[in-house]
Order: sequence, then structure tokens, then C-alpha cells
Amino acid sequence: MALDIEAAKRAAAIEAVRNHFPDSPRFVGIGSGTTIVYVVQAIQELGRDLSRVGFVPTGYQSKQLILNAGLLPIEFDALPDNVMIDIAFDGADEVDEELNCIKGGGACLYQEKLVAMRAKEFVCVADHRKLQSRLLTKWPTIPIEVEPKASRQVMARLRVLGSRSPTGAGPFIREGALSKTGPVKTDQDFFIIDAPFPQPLLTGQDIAEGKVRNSHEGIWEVEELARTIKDINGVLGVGIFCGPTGPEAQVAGVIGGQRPIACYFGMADGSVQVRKAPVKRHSIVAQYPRIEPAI
Ligand SMILES: O=C[C@H](O)[C@H](O)[C@H](O)COP(=O)(O)O
Repeated sequence: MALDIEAAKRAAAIEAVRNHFPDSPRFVGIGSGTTIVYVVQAIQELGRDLSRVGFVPTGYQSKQLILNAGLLPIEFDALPDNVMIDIAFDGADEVDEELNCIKGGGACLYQEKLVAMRAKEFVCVADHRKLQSRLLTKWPTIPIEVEPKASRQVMARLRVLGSRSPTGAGPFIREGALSKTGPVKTDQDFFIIDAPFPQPLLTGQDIAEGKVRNSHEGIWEVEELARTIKDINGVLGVGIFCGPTGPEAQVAGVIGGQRPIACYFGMADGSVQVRKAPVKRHSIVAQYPRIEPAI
């Protein structure tokens, strides 16, 4: 019998925590969303003394989760200089074969990226709906956090970059459940633009194998798309986590946050599938010049 989605999330969380929670961490990053709730439960169920561990939230919901669990929150900006977070756990909206992720389905991505970038290890936990071979397979859009005053200009720029859905719809500002409540506000009081692009996004491996990408027609490779959107004036963060992973992420440029070193997926049959970051990463950033579309 197919396991329900919540049970699948919980199974993945237990396995991820069992395999990755360090023996005596000083700081642990806690992401946002519905799956991370099971990660916190699994951490508590380890039965360890957590009284000296600082849990670094990635937003309001995440901080409430930490507090409600009786754990000790520490703000990202209060971390001691030059001290890394030992491990950060988070959810994801879609994950590809190279462990590039789409995040921001719940309007959290900027603080998540800050925390992931500061972590020695970043581990994602999700259910089987998120497990895909390429990004934008089932998840329809890239969430982008923008400064409200620049949001229309950012959308114009995104359209030039080829942002459109299969039905021809362009990027849009995410609104609350009741449209009269207006745009969703992030923890930074910014807006979220959801930008569709022709599906799916290519990976670095695809490019290495000679698959054609044509940015001007909206056919993008993951890392290049993340970098190009991040360069638009008014964009605070892009809901694509890509680029280096683990220790490599600390010395590289901050275009993409970091890919997780591993992602745990709770499957419909009750098993947990683990996808690990490939040892060799194909990055196309060094191979192509920066694209500056004219508008
Ligand atoms: O904005 C939300 C975050 O990026 C979440 O981590 C992501 O949307 C996954 O959330 P959930 O675990 O609820 O599927």
C-alpha cells in the first residue's frame, strides 16, 4: 500500500538525521517548510543532550519550530566570525540528478541560502514527488525574491530571458490565498516572483554531452540561469540551489548557494532513496561568457 506523503517525509527525515547528525555539533541549520518539522522531531528522538547546540533558523516559521521544540535558536548574524554551521537540513521543491534544487515554494529561500552557504554539510529531505531527473519537470516555476519596488522591472527582464510557461504565461507575483490580501511577503518583506521557463532545465552534464542550450530561447542550464537571474537589479535571491557542495562551496562564488551533499527522499513504498552529489561536477560557468540580454 502506498505510504501517505507525511509518512514518506518522516521516514526520509529519520534516515537523514541518523546518517548525518554529527556527534557533538555546535551549530545546526534548520530550514523551512513542512518536511523540516520531521527533521526536528528526528533530532529530538536521537535522545542526545542538545542543550549546548545552537539551532540556526532560516526564517520565522523555522524559528518558531526551534522554539516550540524547546531547542536553542541562534540568529544567523549572531554566529561567531569564521565559525561554520556543522550541518544544515532543509526541504526542497524539486531535485535533479546532480542535486541542484528548486526551493522557495513556501516563500523562503534567501535565509535558507545564507544558512546553507555557511554549513559544512547541507542535506535535503523530501518526499518522492520532488525526485526528478531534471529541474522544472513537475515543479512549474523558479521562485525569485525581489524588492517590491523593482518587481515589474524584474519581470520584464525575466520575460527577455525567456520566462514563459507551455501555455505562454509569463512570470507573476505570488499572491496570498485571497487575492485582496495582495502579494505574499517574505520574511524580508519582499515579494516572490514565480518565473516559468521552458522545461526541463539542462544540467552541466547535459552541456558536457553536447545538448544544446539556447538562453535566448529560454532553454537554460541550471547554474547559468541562477547566475543570470541573480544579476538582475532588484533580485535578492533565486530559488535555485546549485554550484559547489560541501567544503568546495566555501571558497567558490556565491551564485547558487550550495547543492546538498545528499538528498533523502521518502518513497511511496516506505523505503528511503538517497541521492548523493556526484563526485565530479560539470559547471558551464567557466565555459560561456556572461549573457546580457538587451531590454
Ligand atoms: O520556501 C520554502 C522552502 O524552500 C521549503 O524548504 C521548500 O518549499 C520545501 O517545502 P516542503 O518541505 O513543505 O515541501
